[in-house]
Amino acid sequence: MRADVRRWLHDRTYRVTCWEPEQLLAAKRRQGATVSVVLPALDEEGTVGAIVTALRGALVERHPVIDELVVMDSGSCDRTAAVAQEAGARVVHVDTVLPGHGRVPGKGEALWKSLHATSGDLVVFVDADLVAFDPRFVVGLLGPLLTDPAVGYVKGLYDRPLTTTEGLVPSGGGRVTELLARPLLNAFWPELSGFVQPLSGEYAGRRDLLESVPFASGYGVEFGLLVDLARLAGVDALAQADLGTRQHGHQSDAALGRMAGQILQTAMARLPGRTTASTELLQFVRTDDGVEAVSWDTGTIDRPPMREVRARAGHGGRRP
Ligand SMILES: O=c1ccn([C@@H]2O[C@H](COP(=O)(O)OP(=O)(O)O)[C@@H](O)[C@H]2O)c(=O)[nH]1
Ligand SMILES: O=C(O)[C@@H](COP(=O)(O)O)O[C@H]1O[C@H](CO)[C@@H](O)[C@H](O)[C@H]1O
Repeated sequence: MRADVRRWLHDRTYRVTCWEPEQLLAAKRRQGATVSVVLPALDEEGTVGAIVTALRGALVERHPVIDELVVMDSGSCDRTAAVAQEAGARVVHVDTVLPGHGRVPGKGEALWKSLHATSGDLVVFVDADLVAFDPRFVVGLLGPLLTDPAVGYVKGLYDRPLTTTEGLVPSGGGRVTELLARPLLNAFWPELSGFVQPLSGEYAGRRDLLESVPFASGYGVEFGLLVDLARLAGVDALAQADLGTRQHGHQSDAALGRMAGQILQTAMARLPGRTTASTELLQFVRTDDGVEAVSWDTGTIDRPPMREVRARAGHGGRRP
């Protein structure tokens, strides 16, 4: 193991048990800081309500650590928006944010637009498909940010059980992490190889940092943020917090193959001396008389740093 990674692991790995909500609330008030929590949601009516309810109960009503709780509706076709609103979140539809920038699908697009739709000094992202969600996830992510000014970005780490046809098995989740993201980081960005869950969907950062980097519009957003923030602020400004165990809804292997394609495109765009790569992904399905090739486009775009969008809007609101 590289000496710098060993040191980073020692210095920048925290445990959720290090903090209590009361301590964070006192630190937040001393600093006059505000906190936004954002849940990107696409057809998550079955899980989003419980997550919002848990966050509101623990970290809005009991200990007002959260100042703003927003569900970014990514174009849901189910009752995600209604369920989230009934549970007490402010719901923002992605089409209502920066409409002049066109409509781009993807998780990263929802997160990028959430920066424009929120105002907290610290921004926490939590997936809306989590099961048995523990609001202490947010405590663990905010702890380093509210107690160490040198930390600008915190990723969650956790055990990742996998729901299979035989039921829940204690490990095996994080398939794209293990099969693509971790090998990629170790090969090309080894200084980031200490991140246990580089693709974790729960993370938090200082707004001024988050608004200074591009957001990959698709599933490459987590990979892109890690690489771009390390380049901007240095690896020591990044940290990880052990949050215990995380269960979430799993996609099919084919869907994760398409996710991996988007992450690969995002990574290749950040490699020095980048070469252009085909964005077409051919996948195959069995049919009665053979196999059928299905063509997918794994291309995504990098949305510009939000601070640039605000600056341009401040100068006559010209479209970027
Ligand atoms: O275009 C998208 C895709 C995903 N998501 C949300 O982003 C989170 C993570 O996405 P997903 O569950 O599909 O990824 P996985 O956890 O399976 O890797 C979930 O809350 C999704 O509802 C979104 O808001 N817009
Ligand atoms: O970590 C992973 O390999 C993927 C897939 O997880 P599973 O194999 O379904 O547990 O999940 C993450 O990756 C996405 C892309 O970065 C994130 O957007 C998700 O929030 C995260 O769950």
